[in-house]
Amino acid sequence: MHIHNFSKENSILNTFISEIRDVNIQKDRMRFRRNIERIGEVLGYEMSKELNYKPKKITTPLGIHNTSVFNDDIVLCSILRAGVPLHNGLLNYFDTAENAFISAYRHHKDTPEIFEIIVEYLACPDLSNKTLILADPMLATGQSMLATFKALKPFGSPKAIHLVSVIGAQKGLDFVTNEFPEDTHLWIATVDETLNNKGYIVPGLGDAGDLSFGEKLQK
Ligand SMILES: O=P(O)(O)OC[C@H]1O[C@H](OP(=O)(O)OP(=O)(O)O)[C@H](O)[C@@H]1O
Ligand SMILES: O=c1cc[nH]c(=O)[nH]1
Ligand SMILES: [Mg+2]
Repeated sequence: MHIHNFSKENSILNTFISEIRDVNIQKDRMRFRRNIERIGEVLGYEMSKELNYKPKKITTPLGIHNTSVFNDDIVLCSILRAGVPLHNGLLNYFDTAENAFISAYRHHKDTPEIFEIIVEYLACPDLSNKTLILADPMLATGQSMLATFKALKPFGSPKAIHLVSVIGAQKGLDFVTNEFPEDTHLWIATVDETLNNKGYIVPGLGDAGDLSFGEKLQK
């Protein structure tokens, strides 16, 4: 796993992360979603440096300019619900990408500590030889990322895999490092030390799905 963790660098990214963590600022749902989207834009820009490029001639009104543009067929796959604002941010930059959506949520059994990942909805194009971006803002245990990756297997073998996340726990990073192919890239804004006994990242930010879209009833 090639891990690109941007928390050590000073940049505007840290301001966006501070705001989604802040217990008061995060109550503004529109700002919360927009900050996740902005983080998606920044991570997408950083990720674009790892893509493959081909030369292109651009005709301007006054002449020809030689440049290079990326040459990868991108499929952007996000995990519902919390992945939606991150998806939008990435799609703002990779605007010609194909898209996939999957629902992977934690189903708590008898106690809050014990949960399984339920995959129900999946819409995905052919992944053969494509560049697959898997986006989910929270990389806690890493189980949702893995469940998604497994569910995508019947859709073909991508030529490259990029995981994009906002906040990770070290345990989740170790888990995806073991479970994903070695040449996978992880683009992550920041990494926290611990998970609590409910599998939440500490200090983290709380529940990214609820903060984006409101609390859901647990059934
Ligand atoms: O790394 P993991 O331990 O798998 O946890 C991370 C998952 O938890 C959150 O989803 P959640 O189940 O809260 O669903 P939601 O987006 O509908 O709120 C988050 O968006 C990830 O998908
Ligand atoms: O800290 C966490 C862990 C999983 N999902 C969240 O939304 N937050
Ligand atoms: Mg949630």
